[in-house]
Amino acid sequence: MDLFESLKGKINGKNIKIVFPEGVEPRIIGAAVRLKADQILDPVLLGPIDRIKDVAANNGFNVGNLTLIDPNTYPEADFATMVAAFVERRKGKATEEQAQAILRDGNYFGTMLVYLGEVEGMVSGIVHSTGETVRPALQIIKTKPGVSRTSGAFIMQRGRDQERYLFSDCAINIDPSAQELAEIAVQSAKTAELFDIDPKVSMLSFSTKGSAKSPQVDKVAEATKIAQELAPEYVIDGELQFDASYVPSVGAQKAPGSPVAGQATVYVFPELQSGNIGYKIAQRLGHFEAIGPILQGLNKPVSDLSRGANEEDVYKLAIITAAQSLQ
Ligand SMILES: CC(C)(COP(=O)(O)OP(=O)(O)OC[C@H]1O[C@@H](n2cnc3c(N)ncnc32)[C@H](O)[C@@H]1OP(=O)(O)O)[C@@H](O)C(=O)NCCC(=O)NCCS
Ligand SMILES: CC(=O)OP(=O)(O)O
Repeated sequence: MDLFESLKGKINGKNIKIVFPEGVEPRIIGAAVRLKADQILDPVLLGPIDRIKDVAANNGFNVGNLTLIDPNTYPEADFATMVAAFVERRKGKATEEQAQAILRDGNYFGTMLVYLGEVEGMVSGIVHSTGETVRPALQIIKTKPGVSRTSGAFIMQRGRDQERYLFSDCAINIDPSAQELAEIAVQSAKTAELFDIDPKVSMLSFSTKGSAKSPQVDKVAEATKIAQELAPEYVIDGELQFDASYVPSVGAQKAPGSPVAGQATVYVFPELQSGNIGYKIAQRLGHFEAIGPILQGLNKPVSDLSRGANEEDVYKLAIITAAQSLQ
């Protein structure tokens, strides 16, 4: 079954609320209206309410049945509760006065709605940078026990037969250590399972099984060992080049006997330059649909759109985020 049909089946009827801090952006409004009309979830749009309504009307959308919240006119008592919870969570890193100002920002406000359980997840980043979008989640939602770093994965899918892979980290960790890379690999295998991908994890490099020598290659080889120890239940191998991971004949030649070579479904990039460039090449030249980044390992789901996203990308990432909230 199509991934999104299967995910819709899981989230339908559960009244899952997803907050969109960029409520005045037409691509967000269009997706939110569709998500509500299709009875998939309950979108909450943030922003000046008159502006949201004006933008919606100018783009032919009716937001009459959506929840609209302006952080600047949020009821005083509710805002005071939010400020107190933020100060408590930041434990000495923000004063009450700082919190009063910070929480008028849509990404902080939306993240606090998630933290306080008012909504199940957040989707933002269509006009904000990744830092602006995810920093509140890193500070407030934080990672699950046993996970030290969150990372950003993309579901990459293409064609009628839904060729589907997971790519990571394409969004967050600029130069992860071997230990961090190993954790990213394990988190990626878990994310893959959630989205019906049987994880065969390739730890990518410009070298296959020692064909090149360098500290960068050593890092990936070490990360592979750590990941295999951390999660022996998953099939993880490396270091492997992309062709050895993807093309069966090349995999058999370069890495004979590897349980991943030539059949990888989860591609773990060694650092963010290659991860972010790699997913965009597959998307723009390879015509893969890139759904994400899906933040892995957070206590509650927050997703960061690419600024190049269209309405359909927003619609799909909201469904993914809602599905993550059921984990
Ligand atoms: C994600 C990013 C913004 C975080 O940077 P930052 O906010 O400067 O990070 P800091 O080191 O100041 O840490 C801020 C907080 O987040 C936490 N944090 C930082 N990175 C984290 C990670 N990967 N996972 C979990 N927590 C993290 C820190 O522990 C800190 O928490 P604290 O304030 O409670 O102590 C930064 O790593 C980055 O810019 N990454 C690249 C993003 C990007 O441009 N991607 C390409 C487009 S998608
Ligand atoms: C994921 C990503 O690359 O985001 P952006 O295109 O907004 O930088």
